[in-house]
Amino acid sequence: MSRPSFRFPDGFHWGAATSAYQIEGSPLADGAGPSIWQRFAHTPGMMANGDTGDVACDHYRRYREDVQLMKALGLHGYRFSINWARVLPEGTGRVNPKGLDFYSRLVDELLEHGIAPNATLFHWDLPAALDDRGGWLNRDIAHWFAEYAEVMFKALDDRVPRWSTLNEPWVVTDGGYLHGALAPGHRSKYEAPLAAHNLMRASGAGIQAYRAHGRHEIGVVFNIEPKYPHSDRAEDVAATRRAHAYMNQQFADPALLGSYPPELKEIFGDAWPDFPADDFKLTKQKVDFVGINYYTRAVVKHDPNQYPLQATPVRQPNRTYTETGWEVFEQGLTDTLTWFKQRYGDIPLYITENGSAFYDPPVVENGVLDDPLRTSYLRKHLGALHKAIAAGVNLKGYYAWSLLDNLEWSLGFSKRFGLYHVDFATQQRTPKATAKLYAQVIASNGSVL
Ligand SMILES: N#[N+]C[C@@H]1[C@@H](O)[C@H](O)[C@@H](O)[C@@H]2O[C@H]12
Repeated sequence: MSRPSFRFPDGFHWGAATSAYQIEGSPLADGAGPSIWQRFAHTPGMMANGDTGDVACDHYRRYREDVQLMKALGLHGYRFSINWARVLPEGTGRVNPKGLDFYSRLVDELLEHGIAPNATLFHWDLPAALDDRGGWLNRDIAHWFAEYAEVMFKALDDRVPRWSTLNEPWVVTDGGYLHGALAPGHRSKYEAPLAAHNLMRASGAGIQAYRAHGRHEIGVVFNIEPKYPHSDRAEDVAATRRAHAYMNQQFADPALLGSYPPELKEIFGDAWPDFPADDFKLTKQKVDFVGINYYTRAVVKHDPNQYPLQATPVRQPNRTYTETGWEVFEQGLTDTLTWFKQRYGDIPLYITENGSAFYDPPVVENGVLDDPLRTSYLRKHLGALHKAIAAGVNLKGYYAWSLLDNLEWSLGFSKRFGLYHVDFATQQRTPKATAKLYAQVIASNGSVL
């Protein structure tokens, strides 16, 4: 029987992704202001092993070397984020020319090697100076963000064809404002909805700024984790519905539909405000694409003790789990894409992150580090993409997470997602077997799978 052809549509865009605080290092160099992650990482007890982004992958200084790694993969595009506080040390007002210059040099290096820059304006590292003024809890942040976005568009839109306003706003509010595991480390069911709403107001204001100054594409990036009921019991089905609304609709709905799902009032109760109707004229803006970050699924059961969802994930027997505790479930990627099209329409989509953290025994042969579990994850998920495209999903591209092993936020350096292994003591980069496979996938547009 002939092997199925996994050839992707002509022009399919293949990339890799990173984020500023996770790879750059030099967080305060050349006039940069501190971000909330600079502060959080230097707060005792917040980071595994006391790891920080002070050096990370030293990308701020090694970016030319890293662009060579991208070229070796044959990447069509590179998704990176901009450290807002490098460019605007106080978050608003004064522009730091050396900070802006770093990103201009990075973009030029990418273009020189035929790699399309894909810039994310906010990937969690809010300027500390803005956090001091209330950060995402202050409604003025929509204007602060639009001011920053306009600075970046005027500086780089002549060379950056694709922009995203936000990366994974759900993680910012769930981790940073509800549970406190991420910067800025708050724990309040009253703050989380306010931060969530202001994130989407800011995203809308950034898109409006782009329509005034930009000439290419802008979108927003959501993490989507499909939820499946643990049983057909009504309480488990209801818990799954709540979990789905909380993670997968809370941000896409105000951005694309101009409303919130009713489950959020059910979840947060008196902590869910009645937001002004006019706000949704700002949150809902035409986007040129949506980025979806997919890693895993969740099987959900009712749990009256779990706050505030009254829902909890159930570990599945006889399944492979990654080092971050995520089940390998490629069907969830297909289901996510078909659901997204069904709910929000035929918006062009990119998988802006997909990847896995596994422990790789340090076995290097012919200069390549073997990582069979990560390679298997990639093969399975690219196959799932192919199923979604065959089902009519308007999928334009895929960015592997991540180009490099990097700082996995408060989990530190121990969770390694990179196509390239990084020895953080020496900064040596070593391709993994998955990098070699990915390069073949790109060269053959998927046919090699
Ligand atoms: N954990 N994990 C891996 C990855 C994280 O490193 C990215 O910064 C986020 O955008 C998203 O959570 C996914």
